[in-house]
Amino acid sequence: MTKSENKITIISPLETVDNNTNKYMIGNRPKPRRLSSLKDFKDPFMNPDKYYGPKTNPEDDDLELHSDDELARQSTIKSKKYTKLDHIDDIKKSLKNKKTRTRTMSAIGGISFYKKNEEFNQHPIRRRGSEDDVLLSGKGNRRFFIEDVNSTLKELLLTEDTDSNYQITIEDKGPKVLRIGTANSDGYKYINVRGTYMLSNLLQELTIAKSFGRHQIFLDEARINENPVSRLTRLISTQFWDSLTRKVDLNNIATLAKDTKIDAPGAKNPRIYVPYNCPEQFEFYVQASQMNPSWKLEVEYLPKDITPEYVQSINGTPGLLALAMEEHIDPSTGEKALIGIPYAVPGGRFNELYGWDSYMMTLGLLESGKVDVAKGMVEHFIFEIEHYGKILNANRSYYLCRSQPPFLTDMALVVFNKIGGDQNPDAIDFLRRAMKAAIKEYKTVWMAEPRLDPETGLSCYHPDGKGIPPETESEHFDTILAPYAMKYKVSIEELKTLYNEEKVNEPALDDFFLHDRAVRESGHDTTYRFEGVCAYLATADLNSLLYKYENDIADFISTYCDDKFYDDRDDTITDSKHWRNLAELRKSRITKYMWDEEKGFFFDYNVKFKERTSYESATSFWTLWAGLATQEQAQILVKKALPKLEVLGGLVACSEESRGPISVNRPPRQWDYPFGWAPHQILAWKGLENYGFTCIANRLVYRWCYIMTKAFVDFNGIVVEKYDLTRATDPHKVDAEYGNQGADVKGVAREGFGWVNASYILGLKYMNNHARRALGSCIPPIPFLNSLRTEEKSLYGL
Ligand SMILES: OC[C@H]1O[C@H](O[C@H]2O[C@H](CO)[C@@H](O)[C@H](O)[C@H]2O)[C@H](O)[C@@H](O)[C@@H]1O
Ligand SMILES: [Ca+2]
Repeated sequence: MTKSENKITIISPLETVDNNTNKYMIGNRPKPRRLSSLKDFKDPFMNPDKYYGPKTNPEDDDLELHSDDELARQSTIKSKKYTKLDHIDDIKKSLKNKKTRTRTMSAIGGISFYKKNEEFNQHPIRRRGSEDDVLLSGKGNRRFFIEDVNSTLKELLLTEDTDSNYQITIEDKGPKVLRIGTANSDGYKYINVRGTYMLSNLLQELTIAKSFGRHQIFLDEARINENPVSRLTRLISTQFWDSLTRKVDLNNIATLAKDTKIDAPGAKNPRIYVPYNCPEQFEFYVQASQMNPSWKLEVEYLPKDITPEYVQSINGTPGLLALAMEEHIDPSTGEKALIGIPYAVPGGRFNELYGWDSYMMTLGLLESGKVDVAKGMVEHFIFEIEHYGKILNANRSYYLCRSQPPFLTDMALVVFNKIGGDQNPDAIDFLRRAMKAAIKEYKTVWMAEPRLDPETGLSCYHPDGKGIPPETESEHFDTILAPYAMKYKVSIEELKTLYNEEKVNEPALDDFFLHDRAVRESGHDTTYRFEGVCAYLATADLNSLLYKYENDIADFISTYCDDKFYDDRDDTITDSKHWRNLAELRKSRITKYMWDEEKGFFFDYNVKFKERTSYESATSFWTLWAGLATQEQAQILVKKALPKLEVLGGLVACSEESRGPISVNRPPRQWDYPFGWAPHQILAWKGLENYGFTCIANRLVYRWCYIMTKAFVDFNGIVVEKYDLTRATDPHKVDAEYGNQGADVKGVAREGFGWVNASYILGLKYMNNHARRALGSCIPPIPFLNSLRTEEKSLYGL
């Protein structure tokens, strides 16, 4: 009941209107105002910064209250019998006229007073009437009014997050229903939000709104019951890529440089290493350090010759390695300034640029229109080759000796085509610089010892390096080191120091770590395929990639260099024929040493023991991606290799048979069966397509995207580094090696995982509407494929 008394209109025990000021009050404080109205309705799928309004911090609330005072003074409220709804309408109207105010879909305002108010805590607002079934009044676009974001969040977690992991998943045992007030009744009537997917989306939206400083919001129902395929695609394209993007500047360098992987006294302070011949970059970082002394950012030059001994000597004082920067002239001062070039990192826990992840992400970034980030990564690779001699595993000091699977030529080409190709002189210049760098990389990294095996002419992952890789989890090598610790009667930690300082001589350990470094260079860390042998293996994957380099370089020379490329680094001139011959030679060697027609696989070749191995790996399909297999070999691969690798969720990393039995003493490895990785899927899809097996690619795509969608829907919107492709219910649960795979999000997943994001965007391109609809309903692959009409089956190779 509303009652006028002492110039105060009482609306509820807590809410009043001051009739002098026309202000809506809570206790003796003005009630914060909202910024939007229902009429402002636009797109329910806008990015959070538009949908919820720009980020504010708690202090800004006071500013908002002052503005409300002003607004309330200006508003003309005629009726004395003033209701809460009238008041809200008036605020909305006056806000509409205030042109300078930021328009948002949501309400801003501090009801923090509620939280402080004991009376409120004793009588939480429970004023919802009946269920709001006025779907029509919302024209199918029902909206919620969430009066108190924080308390709704708490209620949601309290009732629905029964395992207390800040996620709402199918593993929670809550009632799976929450009443939320509707916007058209101003929160009076309610809608039941039901089921894991909607409730978890509600949790995600509330978490985001809260992080934007919102206390009250309008929320479109469409935003929480969005088709999962659309939602995941939208999040990847509009939010995940942005969250994964980094760009060095004077203010963020300390955060980027800080190393969370290394727990050594020398890693306490952030550190940046700069190439010896980049004095301007050195100055830039010194300036950053001086501007913010509390960061304790250390800036150091690298020596001209970066030897394995030097790299090992700085393992205790790790640092980020400088990347490419752009020079800008400030038009007002005429002064030169350096600015960072964007790049994407593999996952939220990373701040450094990775090697092959960057290629996979490039393919996805380009599809999402993030061309500057994709191009930026090529620029960084050119810089890395020039200054560090190779594309690095990642730009941290302990990766200086190590590369990763090479994709630069294709990466440059896809960016080149996107930025205008032949029609754009800048694009041609970009391609020239990238190809020149790739040629240097090809000659000095992959076709030079120790990576090149002179006898076969094939290449191996075989980096330089000394000591124990410092970036792995601290207990990662315990099983290997324990017998040596016993032998020397020291702890494992002490043994590590003795070994790194070369105070014990253990050739078997040297051999183990040689191969371990090679495994990491292969990107497949770790797999039983490579354990104790990797540096001696000429792999089908690496040599396929080099075959692609050779052909890409040949095309480049014939098209853009008048078929004559002068290399000023070694003073040679080559033509396209030269590079095609190299490619043909490699193809014949791969066939000779690796192709097993009977088994239908390209196997790795051990150059030391001069024998072909038999480990059945998904990387056999890279021969199709690179275009080196014959049509007949491709057919055999499809017939014989595919059935050994195709499982519920797509292509597993290797066959179960090759991996062998798993036990306490032989734990699972993350790059083995039953795990599946995005880069394997992406390259296999393209490879199959290259050889006319698009129908099989379609089938593998459905499987993989199903697994991703299933985890996304049932597990609070997560997208993880890799999946267990045999787990129908919880494929994201991978208990192998490195603990953190991105599944432990709190409230909302903000970045997904780089190459997995890319795989979804690329995968959807293979899908027709029918498949997308089935995917949106999470129909598992088998029922989906079984229910196809006869004429549709051929689309999936059935
Ligand atoms: O720190 C452990 C290892 O982490 C990296 O390997 C894994 O993550 C990379 C980034 O997504 C990915 O490129 C690699 O394939 C993964 O196995 C790093 O590359 C390793 O060198 C490092 O030891
Ligand atoms: Ca939970």
